Amino acid sequence: MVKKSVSNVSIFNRIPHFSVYIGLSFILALAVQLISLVPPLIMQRIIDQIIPAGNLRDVTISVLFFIAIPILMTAANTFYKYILAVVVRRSGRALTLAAFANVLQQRMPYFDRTNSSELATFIRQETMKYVMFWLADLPQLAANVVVCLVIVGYVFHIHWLLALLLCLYFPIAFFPSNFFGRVVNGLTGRIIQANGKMAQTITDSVRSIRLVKAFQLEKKQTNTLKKALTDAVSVWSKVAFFDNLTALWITNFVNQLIIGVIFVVAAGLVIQGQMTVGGIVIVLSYLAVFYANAATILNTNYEFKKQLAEFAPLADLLQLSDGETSGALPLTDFQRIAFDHVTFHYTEERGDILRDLSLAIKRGTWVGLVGESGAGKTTIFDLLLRFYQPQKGVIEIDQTPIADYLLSALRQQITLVSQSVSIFPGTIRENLLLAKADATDAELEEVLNEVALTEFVQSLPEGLDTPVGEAGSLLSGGQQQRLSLAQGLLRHSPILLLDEISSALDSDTAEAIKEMVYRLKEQNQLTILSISHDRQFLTRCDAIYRIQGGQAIEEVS
Ligand SMILES: Nc1ncnc2c1ncn2[C@@H]1O[C@H](COP(=O)(O)OP(=O)(O)OP(=O)(O)O)[C@@H](O)[C@H]1O
Repeated sequence: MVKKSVSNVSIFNRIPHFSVYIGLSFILALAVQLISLVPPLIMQRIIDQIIPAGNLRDVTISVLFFIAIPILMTAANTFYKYILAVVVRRSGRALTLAAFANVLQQRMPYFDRTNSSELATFIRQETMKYVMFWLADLPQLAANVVVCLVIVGYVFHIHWLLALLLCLYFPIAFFPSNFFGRVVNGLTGRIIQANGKMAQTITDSVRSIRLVKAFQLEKKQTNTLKKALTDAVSVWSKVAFFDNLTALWITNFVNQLIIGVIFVVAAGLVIQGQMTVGGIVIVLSYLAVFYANAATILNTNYEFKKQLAEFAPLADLLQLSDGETSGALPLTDFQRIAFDHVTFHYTEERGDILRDLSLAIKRGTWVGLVGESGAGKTTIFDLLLRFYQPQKGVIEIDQTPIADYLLSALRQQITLVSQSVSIFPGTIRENLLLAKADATDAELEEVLNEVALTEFVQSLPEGLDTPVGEAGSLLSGGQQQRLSLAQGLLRHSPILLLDEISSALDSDTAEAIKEMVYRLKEQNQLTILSISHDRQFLTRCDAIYRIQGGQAIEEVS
């Protein structure tokens, strides 16, 4: 319980003026409801006073009230709904952005263990629901409670016995619906899991459609989706049963029962002269309002339980605290990068990937990394970019640990060129602009020329505005790598990390790109670390290290 309130405080803080909006929503909801209580009062007065007095003039004046009140109510309600819609969207936007920004700030291990489709669902849908709940449902609930209290007070003023009967509604309706709410609460988490699994299966299948077809995985993927759907349907049917039962219990059974009893008792009180006929009219009118409000109160209580279960992951998401940390030192130039006795594992269970690894790279040199698949070459790049932190040892630039530099400055110095990480869905132009948002067409053409893509781009009907497909799937492997390299060139960073950029290129293109990289290195004093299984690509290297047993062993040529 304490954890939930802490979560809510943390979410509240992300939305500007949220408490003020909630208060405003309550006041407007209450105003609309209180206006609706006035007509029965006028009716009571007409029946008990104006009709017996035969006062036709007062009847005519009452008509004006009956016309004015619906106009006033419609105006107030329209204003309330409009304000609510605007504020809900604004607040939803703020919360979605806060959640998304917080997720992007997390360290890489968070992404290694997170289901991306589930995350997308929370960020897009749950934030909106959360905002609606606090801005619309809860203030409405509070206004309903106040109106119910006003009605009970007024009915008590007419006769205490009627007020007592009215109040019986709550225990009879509340306890069963509260119980149903708890049952549904337990089921909601399972629905969320099943939804995430469904989204993931669909996304993965489409993204890896080539693999699915080549390995004939269609049936397997369909079965995975079928299982997730079956799970969701079975849980949903239980939820639907309890949802309906709760609604019918409150609206049909309890309402009918208590209205009947109150009417009969009120009739008896009129016969005994303890209340007027106008009193019966007002009690019956208020009963309708009372039950509508009371049903909302109980439903909200029930929904509250269901929604809290849904919001828990959202609150967790906003409270993720394993964000990336940044040092404060600027970094504009450097002379030497050094890995000093670095030991690193992704997870303890899988053991050390790098063990006491030392490696020094001087500015303006090209260092090649070779080694068996899985030896830890890409991991070296991940550590230099501070995607992960070593458990032992330190990585330094000019004798200062990289953790002490501003993270943004560090990453600005480095360009990672790798087929697997660089291509976003979008057009060729959009992908290039990711590297340099304000690059001119002339600059784009220049880098495309450098990586020998000009002819290809010119042959496309849409040229630079041709979509590359999800993860670059509409381009060949070699074209993707050349596009990645073009992105790298656009950034003009002094450190270039090349991860297997020649693997999908024919030997002539690989040779041409190697010579181009070399020329750029010489021209701009670039420092290059390149991973390659292709020895031919490494002939321009100043040094080659073999990554083996978690260590870097220099190869002597
Ligand atoms: N995010 C991760 N979480 C857990 N283990 C990982 C992660 N990334 C890589 N690994 C594991 O770490 C080891 C080293 O991976 P790395 O990608 O550095 O190897 P590599 O030498 O670059 O291999 P390749 O030449 O095949 O690309 C591998 O066993 C890999 O399975």
